[in-house]
Amino acid sequence: MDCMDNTKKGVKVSDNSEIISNGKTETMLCNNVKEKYDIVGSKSSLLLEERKSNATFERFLQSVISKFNEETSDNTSLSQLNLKIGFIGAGKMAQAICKGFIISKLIKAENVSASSTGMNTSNVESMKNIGVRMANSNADVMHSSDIIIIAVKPHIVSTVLQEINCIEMKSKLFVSVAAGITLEKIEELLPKNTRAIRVMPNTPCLVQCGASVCSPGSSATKEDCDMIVKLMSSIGICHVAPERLLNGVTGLSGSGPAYVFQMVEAMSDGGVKQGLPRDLATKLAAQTLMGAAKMVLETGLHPGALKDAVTSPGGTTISGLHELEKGGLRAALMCAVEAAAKRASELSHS
Ligand SMILES: NC(=O)C1=CN([C@@H]2O[C@H](COP(=O)(O)OP(=O)(O)OC[C@H]3O[C@@H](n4cnc5c(N)ncnc54)[C@H](O)[C@@H]3O)[C@@H](O)[C@H]2O)C=CC1
Ligand SMILES: O=C(O)[C@@H]1CCC=N1
Repeated sequence: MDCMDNTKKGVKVSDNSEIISNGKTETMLCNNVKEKYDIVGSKSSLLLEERKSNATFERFLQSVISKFNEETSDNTSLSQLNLKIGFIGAGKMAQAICKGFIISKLIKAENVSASSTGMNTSNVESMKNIGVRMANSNADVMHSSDIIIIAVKPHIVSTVLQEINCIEMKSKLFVSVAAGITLEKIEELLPKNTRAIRVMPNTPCLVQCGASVCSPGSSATKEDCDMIVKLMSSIGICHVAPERLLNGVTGLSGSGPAYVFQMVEAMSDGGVKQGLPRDLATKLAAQTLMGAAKMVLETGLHPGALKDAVTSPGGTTISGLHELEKGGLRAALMCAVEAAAKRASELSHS
């Protein structure tokens, strides 16, 4: 399912500035993304409250899931294996991956369990809403899963691995998504020869547009790695790379969605300053980033060449680009990736 397949969408503004979209050719997922924006746009006064309660987000997820359940799936090969997946940690990243797997139909909700200390109620409710079993303990998740995804904050990983170390784990595959925590450290805390893989995903896994890179540990087999690539590829792209690159990946694609959300917000502000209604400005900003990203991915052209194709001599774009150069946008983005990668490296030593 290509969540960016909405190029034929038309957006027009009626006299009273309401947005009318005729996105009939969009994929189902994008319709739901659109629906979310519509909710946000038309009820902006509720936005802050709804952001807090996650109500809009949950509604969005539920509508995505129910529509996907009506579709046939080509992901039968892995789902027929009835793989049991367990998440230790049920927060933002666990939910993005877990919901992505279920939506992609690669994994059945009844085969997923998750644990979360403190039982943060909104995380628990959110997982339960999509049919995931909330386990009473991390040991429970371990016992009932073939693949265990460690999705707690980096500084909690050692505690969790020490806690579950006593459980038989020859048949289990461990996946850690924790930023900065090395395979060496993970393998040291688990029984000898435990199969482990590190993955650096990002939150767009939730909408099947994730970008993940994985690195296998010393005892992980080719089949283990293939399995994880297949799983993560069902919710975006997934590459295998040496572990020494993972901090850089963390700084780029792991943290990157946050940089892009800031860009969307800032471009939207620019539109509002020009008199556009907020919901239209945000929609145009997000669609522009998505369309430009899709052109990079689909044409294979250098981003600089694509930039040149927008930029007429003496035209509007070069004036805008000049301001971005003066503001140091490119240097700022490079520094952001570098600073986040450095922080990931620090996490591995803390
Ligand atoms: N949020 C993101 O965009 C990304 C996060 N990651 C990694 O994912 C991991 C999780 O991050 P988030 O989901 O953002 O954090 P989060 O704070 O949303 O979720 C952490 C979860 O761990 C649970 N938890 C805490 N202690 C526990 C314990 N002892 N046993 C079981 N569960 C426990 C919490 O209750 C919570 O459900 C981190 O290691 C982070 O580096 C990786 C890529 C992107
Ligand atoms: O901010 C963090 O530490 C996590 C890791 C990558 C994205 N979010």
